[in-house]
Amino acid sequence: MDSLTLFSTAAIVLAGGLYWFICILGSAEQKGKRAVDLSGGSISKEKVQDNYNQYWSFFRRPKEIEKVEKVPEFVDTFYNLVTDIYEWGWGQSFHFSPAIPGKSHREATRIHEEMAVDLLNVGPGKRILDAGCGVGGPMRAIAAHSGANVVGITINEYQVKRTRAHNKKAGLDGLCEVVCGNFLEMPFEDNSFDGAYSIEATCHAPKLEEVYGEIYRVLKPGALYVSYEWVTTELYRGDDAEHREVIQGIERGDALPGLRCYSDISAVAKKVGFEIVQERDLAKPPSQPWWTRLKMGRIAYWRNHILVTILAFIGIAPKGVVDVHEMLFVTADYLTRGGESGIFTPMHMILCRKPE
Ligand SMILES: C=C(CC[C@@H](C)[C@H]1CC[C@H]2C3=CC[C@H]4[C@H](C)[C@@H](O)CC[C@]4(C)[C@H]3CC[C@]12C)C(C)C
Ligand SMILES: C[S@@+](CC[C@H](N)C(=O)[O-])C[C@H]1O[C@@H](n2cnc3c(N)ncnc32)[C@H](O)[C@@H]1O
Repeated sequence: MDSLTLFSTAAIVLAGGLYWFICILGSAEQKGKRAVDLSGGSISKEKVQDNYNQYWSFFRRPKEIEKVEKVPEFVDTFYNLVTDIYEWGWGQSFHFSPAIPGKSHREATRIHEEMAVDLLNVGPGKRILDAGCGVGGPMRAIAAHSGANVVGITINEYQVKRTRAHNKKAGLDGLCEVVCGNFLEMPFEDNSFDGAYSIEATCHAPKLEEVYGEIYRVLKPGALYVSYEWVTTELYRGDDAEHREVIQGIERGDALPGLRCYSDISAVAKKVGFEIVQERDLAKPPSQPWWTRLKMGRIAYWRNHILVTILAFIGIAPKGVVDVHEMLFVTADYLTRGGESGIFTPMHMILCRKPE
């Protein structure tokens, strides 16, 4: 083989390998986000690093986070920074679910979502609310499963754009609608929904009674609301330094103004007027661990880290994406420790009814 042939063969193999590494590897869902599409959401490319620094500085000034009115803005910045990475590395549903032997992550996710709407007992022709809808993974599964009309609300404009595109692509834009807004003051009429759900979203509310109060207001009398809440469990001890470190790690990496204790949830639901129908931690046995999906992907995380670093270095991805990815990597470890030790659950389920 002459040197020219050798050189061109090597170049083709290298280009093919690069294309495979950058464009194909790591795409979590079929036809999902590709690494080359990673962005800072609605933030311009040059401002991603600044916004990440700003996000992080909130935790150096915890008093700021306690200021209720600052939280939605802080959460919005967070979702500009993480939405593409979540979609690329996890899929269109931004939540956990118990592992199910013999089923893929995708199937287990769908089952967890369908359970929520089955509890609401609604069908075609009914209108239900998704409070904190992400890019609409649950919304589409729930609309397809129940035939109900789903209206989602998210604080993040970029997620609204993604949700609309996904709804259309899935042929579900007739059943699914999305609104950009704050679930602490929702732009919906009183008594206008036949049901409501929130999946791992209300943990972002600085005061749970504000979001539960709003959901109560927009529900019709007799309608049901189900929520999967992020909480500390009965095993959490505030005087244990390791417990505190894990919970603070989860709060910092997930834009949480402060994790609640499991017993606060029903107290708040009752306070705003709900009757409690059911309440249980869906992570408890016989459920299989929800955190294994996070743990099993260590090699994938390293691959992703290298990929993100290369893309940022050559200017395809915004510079700050490397820091955001690193933050998520660290957060995954705290979440895993929270799950393994049993001090934290992301699926404390509460089903409530607005009295007739
Ligand atoms: C409900 C919330 C989000 C829950 C999860 C969807 C996300 C929590 C941590 C995220 C991730 C951690 C590690 C990332 C990894 C380093 C990267 O290579 C690929 C994406 C991750 C797996 C990412 C995916 C989403 C999470 C699991 C909160 C915010 C209330
Ligand atoms: C972890 S994601 C979960 C998304 C979705 N439930 C899912 O499971 O895919 C949390 C969602 O809550 C939304 N959210 C947080 N605070 C909000 C607020 N004040 N008003 C509206 N949406 C909010 C975020 O924008 C995000 O879409």
